[in-house]
Amino acid sequence: MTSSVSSFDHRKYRPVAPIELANRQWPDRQITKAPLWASVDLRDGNQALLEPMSVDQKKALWALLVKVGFKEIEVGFPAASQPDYDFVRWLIEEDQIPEDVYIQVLVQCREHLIEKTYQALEGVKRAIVHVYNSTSVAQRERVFEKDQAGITAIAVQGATWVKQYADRYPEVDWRFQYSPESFTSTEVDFSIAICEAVMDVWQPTPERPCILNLPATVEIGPVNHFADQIEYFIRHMKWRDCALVSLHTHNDRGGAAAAAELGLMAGADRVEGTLLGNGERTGNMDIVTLGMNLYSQGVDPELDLSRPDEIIQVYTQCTQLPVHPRHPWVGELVYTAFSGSHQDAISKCLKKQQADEPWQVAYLPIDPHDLGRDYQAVIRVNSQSGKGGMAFLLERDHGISLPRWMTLELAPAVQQASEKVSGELSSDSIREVLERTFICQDPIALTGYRVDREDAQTLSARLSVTEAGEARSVAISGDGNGAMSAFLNAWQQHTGMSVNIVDYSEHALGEGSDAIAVAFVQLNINGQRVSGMAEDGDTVTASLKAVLSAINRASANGVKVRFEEQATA
Ligand SMILES: CC(=O)SCCNC(=O)CCNC(=O)[C@H](O)C(C)(C)COP(=O)(O)OP(=O)(O)OC[C@H]1O[C@@H](n2cnc3c(N)ncnc32)[C@H](O)[C@@H]1OP(=O)(O)O
Ligand SMILES: CC(C)C(=O)C(=O)O
Repeated sequence: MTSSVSSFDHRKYRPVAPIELANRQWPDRQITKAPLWASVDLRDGNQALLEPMSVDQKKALWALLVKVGFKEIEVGFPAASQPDYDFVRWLIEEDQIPEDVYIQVLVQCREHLIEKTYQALEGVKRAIVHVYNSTSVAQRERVFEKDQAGITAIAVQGATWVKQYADRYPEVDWRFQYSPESFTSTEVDFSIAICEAVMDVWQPTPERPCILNLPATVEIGPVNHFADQIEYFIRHMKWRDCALVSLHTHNDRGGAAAAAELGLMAGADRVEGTLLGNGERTGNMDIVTLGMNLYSQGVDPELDLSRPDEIIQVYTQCTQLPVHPRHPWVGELVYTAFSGSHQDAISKCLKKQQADEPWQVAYLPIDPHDLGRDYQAVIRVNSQSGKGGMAFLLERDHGISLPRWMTLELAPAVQQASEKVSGELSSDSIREVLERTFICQDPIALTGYRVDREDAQTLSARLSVTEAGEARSVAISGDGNGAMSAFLNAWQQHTGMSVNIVDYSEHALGEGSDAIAVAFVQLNINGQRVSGMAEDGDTVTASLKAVLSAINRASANGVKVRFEEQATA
């Protein structure tokens, strides 16, 4: 027998080289404030779409980004495409840019593209011009075929053009940004050197810092490695106070948000990303995720993320991409528990959670209300669910408060019902299962009763008993210290059956004159435990009917009920 040759060969890949960083500080730091945020939805997000956004779609997304509270928004690569150019013109000519918002535009280190970029920006009041070139070993050797000095010359030339063209518009509040593209695959000392060469051209000051944007253009290593790169960069760079260090992570390994968090702990000031993480390949860093990560740690994200459904609606309309139902923080299913023990814990914690204390609910890292989600969706019932979930839904949606023993008995019936439909059961369906299972007025039904109160109570009841399709009326009477015990006494006398109450519970459903009573009873009938329930406008009637429900259920299970002759009315 020969084994097949696999193409899956890990020896093809190399691990990232560790960063020599003595006494690294980032692991001991905590994020205590929001970073400066920059949205790149309209540029990096857009360039990753099968169908790039139309100008109208860009307008809709722009409006959302402004509403969410971004103060820096990369609006496109205007020298590269007409829709991007037109969109920038629309923003400027239609005066769409709020006073506190900087638009940002991307361009390569090529003069004709830089010239066109400034043409697109004609009339702008403030803007960030973002220039980049690739610095990684692979790009240097295989794409540009240049050494470090050659790559540095491209950056310096680009920075020079950016400054020269800006100088033609002294009335504009310009800010400059440089990205050593593919930073994570570049030797970190070279990244520092090339950024310093660009700063030499721009001469930033602490009052007018430039932005050095360090991209994980491709996420090639573990997130701690990225944090080491950032801390190393910040510790070794010159003129730290003249630059804002910005992060731009991608999600190739699924770590974009974590890498950005660790990068902030390593000292970065600013983060670029997109709403819901659209972007090249596996996407850009998702700002909703990072913002909510901060929020859930008690840090104000300084973005309004409280209406995720609006964000999702605009996002899907503009990108034509779906949002996974389990997307961090905002997916449709992320505050829903199907499994029994989770439901049980959630409903117990929600009952105990006070409005003025820190959030402490098992399985819910934040209060879904904060995102405009309600508890309707928190607990849903399917075949994986337990008693806690269905009891929660019955109480929340129908006001039915099941006693624990009843909950235990109902659970298998609900599970069976959900297996039958192979899916979720609504709370209406759960109520139907409850009533179908425990309300049983056949073959014996209560047609009337009278209670005479003296020292004890005497109860006389009329029952309708159906046998072989024929209904006959039966009268019974008995004494007790309450209506229920008198009824059971009557029952024993007229049938000879030993029936005892093991548990009983009853409460009102609804309020005022419309209220009805719901009664649950567990009986011991000839040594066997059986439960029943009933609903009625009158409390005593509900409890007597609940007893009959239990008896009828027992008779369906083979317990014989025989009335003595004289009992027939
Ligand atoms: C990681 C990122 O997301 S970076 C942003 C990437 N986004 C985009 O590229 C989207 C928009 N880009 C485009 O539409 C096009 O690239 C354009 C219109 C800007 C330019 O198109 P073209 O002139 O046809 O050139 P193309 O993009 O193929 O670039 C190749 C040339 O530019 C050079 N180049 C690429 N990037 C840069 C840069 N940042 N700075 C200077 N030169 C660069 C390449 O070395 C190559 O040079 P060569 O022709 O001498 O070999
Ligand atoms: C232009 C740069 C910042 C970029 O988009 C990337 O490296 O991913």
